[in-house]
Amino acid sequence: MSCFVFAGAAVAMLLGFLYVVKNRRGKSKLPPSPAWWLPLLGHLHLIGRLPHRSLHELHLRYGGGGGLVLLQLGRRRTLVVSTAAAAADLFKNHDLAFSSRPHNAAAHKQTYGSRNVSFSPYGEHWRQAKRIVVVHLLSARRVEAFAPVRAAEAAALVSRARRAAEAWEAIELRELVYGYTNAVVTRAATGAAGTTAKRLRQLLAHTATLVAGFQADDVLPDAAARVFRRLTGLEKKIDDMNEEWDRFLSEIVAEHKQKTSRPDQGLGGDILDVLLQLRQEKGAKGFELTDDGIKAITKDMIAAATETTAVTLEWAMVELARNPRVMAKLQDEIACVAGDTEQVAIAEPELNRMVYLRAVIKEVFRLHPPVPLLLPRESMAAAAVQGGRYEIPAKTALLVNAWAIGRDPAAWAAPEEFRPERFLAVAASSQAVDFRGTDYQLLPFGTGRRICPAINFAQPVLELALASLLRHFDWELPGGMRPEDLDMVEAPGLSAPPRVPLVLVPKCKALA
Ligand code: HEM
Repeated sequence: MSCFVFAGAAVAMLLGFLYVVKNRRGKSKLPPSPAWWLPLLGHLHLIGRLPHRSLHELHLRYGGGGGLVLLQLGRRRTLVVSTAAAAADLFKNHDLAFSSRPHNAAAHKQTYGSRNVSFSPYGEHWRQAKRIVVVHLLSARRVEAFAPVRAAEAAALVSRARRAAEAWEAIELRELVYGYTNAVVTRAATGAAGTTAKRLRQLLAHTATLVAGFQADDVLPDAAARVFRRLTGLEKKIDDMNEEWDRFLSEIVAEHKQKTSRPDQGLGGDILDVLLQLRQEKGAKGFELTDDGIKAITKDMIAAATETTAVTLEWAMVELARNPRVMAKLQDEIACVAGDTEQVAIAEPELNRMVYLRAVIKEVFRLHPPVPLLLPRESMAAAAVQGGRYEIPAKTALLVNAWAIGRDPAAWAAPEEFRPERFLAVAASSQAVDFRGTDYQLLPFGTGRRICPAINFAQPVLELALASLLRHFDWELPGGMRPEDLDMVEAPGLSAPPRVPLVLVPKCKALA
C-alpha cells in the first residue's frame, strides 16, 4: 500500500512540476515549445532517427508562424529555426551572438582540444584558424591550382563508369562518387591518393558510426557522460579511433616535413605543405601552428569535404533518375556547351556556361542539403529576436533546419517538386537565389561568420563530376524499376545520404 502512496505522490509532484514549468514558460518571451517534457530527456523523446524530419514536424505543430521552436534536448536548451524569414532575422541581426559552438567532450578530444575550425568555440583561435583556411588553404588561386587534380579524378570516375557500362553492369553510385570525392580531397589535402585514400576512407567511415546522432554528452553533464561512455565501451572505441587518426596524420606530417625542408612549393603544394610553410615563415601571425594544430586543421578539411560532396552527387543522380525530363535537358546543355570534341575531359571554363547544370545543383541543395541541420551553434549572449518578440537566453544551442527551410512554402512555390527551372526564371535578375549565405531560403553551406569556407572548392568538384557522368553516359534504373519506386528518405547521421543506396545502369553515349 505504502508503495502506491509513494508512487502516487511522486506522480503528483512530477505533474505539479511540469505544470509550474509550463505556466512559467507561458508568461515568458520564449519561443513556442511542446508543452510536456520528461525529466533528464526534456523533449528528446520527440526526436526520431532523422532529427531534421522530427524537428520539421515539431515546427509545423508548435511553431506558431514565427519559424522558431524552443526545445529542451537533454541538457541543452535548443532553438530550432525552420523558415527562411526566421533565419533572415536571426542571421542579419544576431549572427555574432550565435557564432559559437556547443561544447562536446567527445568532439573536443577528436579535434586535439578543439584546435580545428568546425568545432572550435568562437574566439581568437577560431578567428585565426578560419583566416588561415580562407586566405591560405582555400583561396581562389589555390582552388584554381587544384584543377589538374579534379580533371584527373573526373577522368578516373568516367573510366570506372565505362568499365561497368561495357560489362552491362549496374553500378552503386555511392561507391562511385565517394571514390571520386575522397581522391580529390585526399590529393588536395595531402598530395596522396591510392592506399592513403583507402585508409582515410576507413577512418572516416569509422568516425561517422561513432559520432552520428545524439550522444550521451547531449543529455548528461560532462562527468556523467564520461562514466556512461566508459561503461558502454564507447570511450575506448573513441580513444582507439583517435589514436588511429593520429598515427595516420603524424605519418603524413612527417613525410611532408621532409618535403617542405626543400624550398617553396608555390601553388603546386597541397594543404599540408601550405600549413608547414606558414609555420616556417611565421605567416600565421600571432598564432602558433603546432603539430597538433596542423593535424587538427588537416583532419577537419578532409572530414568536412569528402562526405558532403559525395552525398550531394548521389542525391543529384537520384533526382535525375527520378526526373528523366530534367536529365535529358541537362544532357542537351552539356552536349551543346562541351560540343563535339576529341578531348574527353570537360574544360572547367565550360562549366561557367552551363546554367542549367548550376540550377540543377541548387535544386539538389534545396531539397537535400547534405548537412540538414548545418553544424550546431551556441549563443554567447542573450538576444531579443524578431524585433523583441522573443528573448533567447545566452548559452542556448541553435539548430538551423536547412532541410525544412528548403521546403518553406512561404519561400518556395510547389516546394516538394524538383524543378531546377525555378532558378532560371530569375537567373538574369539581381534577385537570383544562390547558396552563398545571403539568400536565407537556401543555406546548404550555412551563413554568417560560421559559413562553410569551401564553397569555391566544392562547386567545381560537383559540377565537373556531374557534367562528366552525364556527358558520357545515359543512366537507367535497373531491372524494371520505375522512377516513382526510388526511395527519397535519408539515412541517419550528420550528413544525410539516401537511405537506400542508388543503383543505376550506365550506357555509353556516342559523343556528338
Ligand atoms: C557540398 C559540400 C559542402 C557542404 C554542403 C558544406 C556544408 C557546411 C556547413 C553546413 C557548415 C556549417 C556552417 C554553419 O555553421 O553555419 C560547414 C562548415 C565548414 N566546412 Fe563545409 N561543406 C561542404 C564542403 C566543404 C569542404 C570541401 C571543406 C574543406 C575543404 C569544408 C570545410 C568546412 C569547414 C572548415 C567548416 C567550419 C567553418 C566554421 O566553423 O567557421 N566544407 N560546411
